[in-house]
Amino acid sequence: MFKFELLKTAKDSKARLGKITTNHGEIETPIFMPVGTRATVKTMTPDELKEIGSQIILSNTYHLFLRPGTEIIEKAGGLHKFMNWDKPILTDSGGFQVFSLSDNRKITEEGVHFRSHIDGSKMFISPEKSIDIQNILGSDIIMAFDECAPYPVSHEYIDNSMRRTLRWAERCKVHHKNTDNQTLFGIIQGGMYKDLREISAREMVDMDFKGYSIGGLSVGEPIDLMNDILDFTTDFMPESKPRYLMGVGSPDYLFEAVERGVDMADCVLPTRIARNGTVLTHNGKIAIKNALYKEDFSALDKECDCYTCRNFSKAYIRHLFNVDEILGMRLATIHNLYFLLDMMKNIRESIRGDYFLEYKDDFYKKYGYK
Ligand SMILES: CNc1nc2cc3c(=O)[nH]c(N)nc3c(CCc3ccccc3)c2[nH]1
Ligand SMILES: [Zn+2]
Repeated sequence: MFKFELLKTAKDSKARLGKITTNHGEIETPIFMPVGTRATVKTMTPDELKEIGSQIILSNTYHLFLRPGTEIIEKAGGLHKFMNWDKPILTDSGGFQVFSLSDNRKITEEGVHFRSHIDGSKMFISPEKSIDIQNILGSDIIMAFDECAPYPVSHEYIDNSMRRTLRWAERCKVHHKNTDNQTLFGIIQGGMYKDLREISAREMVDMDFKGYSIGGLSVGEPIDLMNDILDFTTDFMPESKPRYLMGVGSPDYLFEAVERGVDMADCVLPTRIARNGTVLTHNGKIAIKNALYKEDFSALDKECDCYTCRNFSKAYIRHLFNVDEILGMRLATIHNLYFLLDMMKNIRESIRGDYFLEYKDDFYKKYGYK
C-alpha cells in the first residue's frame, strides 16, 4: 500500500510536513534518505541505521543489476531479506548511474546500450527492464527510467531528451504491474529551461503517478540556478503527492529544498565525506585528521548526542584516521548521518511549530553559511 498525508504547509514558505505510509512502515517528511548503493549504507549495520533514526534507505538498480545480479537477490527473496533491512527501501531506476558511471553508452528510443563499468561487457537497460529489475529487488518506492541530462547542454538537447523521458515514463507506467507493493514515481526533467520544465511537469502530472521526483538537478549547476529551477518546478506539482529532489544532501541544499516544497531528498555526501574524515558540526565542517585535534579530547560536536559524540573524542577519532583504522570511518559515518537525520527532525518540528525560517536562519548563522 502507499499513502501520503499532507499534515501542514508553512505560512511563510512552501515548506510542508507530511507522512508516507508503505508496506514496510511510515516515513515522516521532510526526510533525508541515506544512500546504500550496493545494498549497504557503507560501514553501517541495519541496527545502527535504525538507532540513528533512519526511516528509509536508498539503493541502486544499476549497481545491483551488475553485482550480485538480480538472480541472487531473487533467490534471497528480495533486497529487504538480502540485506536484512525491514523498513522502506527506495531504488533508483538506473538511468542516472548509467550516464554517470559507464562510458561509450548509446541512447536509443528503445533504451540505453552501455558497457559495464566493472568488466566492460555489453549491457542494455530499457524502461521495461528497469521496472523488472526493481520488481525483483522488491523496493517499496521505484523510479521511472529516465535520462538525467548533463549540464550545461542546449535547449534542443534537453527538449529531445525530456520528451523521450516522457515516452519512457509512459512505458514504465504501462509495464508496472506490482502496484500494491511497489509505488512508481515519475521523474520530472527539463534541465535548466523553465519552458521545458513546465512541459515535463504537466505531462508527468497528467500520467497520474503516486509521487514525483525532480530530476536533472545537482549535476554541477550553481546552487542559485538549482534553487530557481526547483522553486519554479514545485509549483506545477500536485500538493497531495510527495516530491523527491534527487541528489542533494549538504545541510544548506536540504534547507533550501524544504523551503521550496520538497518532501524527500537523498545524497551520498554525508557518508562519502565521512570516509575521508570530513565531519559535519553545528559550526561547519571540520577535517578531523588536522593536527589541530591531536590533543582535543572533546566530542566532535558538543551539541550532538549520537553514539560517536557520547563515547569518543576528536583526538581518538583523529588517531583512528591517521593509522587508517576502519573504526574511524564508522564513527564519522554514524555522526554525519545522525547529524543530518537530527537536523531533518528539527526541521519537521520547526514546520509543526511555525518557525521553520527562523530555525533555518539560526542554523545558517552557526554553521557559517551566508
Ligand atoms: C548527485 N546528484 C544527483 N542528481 C541526480 C539526478 C537524477 C535524475 O535526474 N534521475 C535519476 N533517476 N536519478 C538521479 C540521481 C540519483 C539519485 C539516487 C542516488 C542513489 C540512490 C537512489 C537515487 C541524481 N543524483
Ligand atoms: Zn555526533
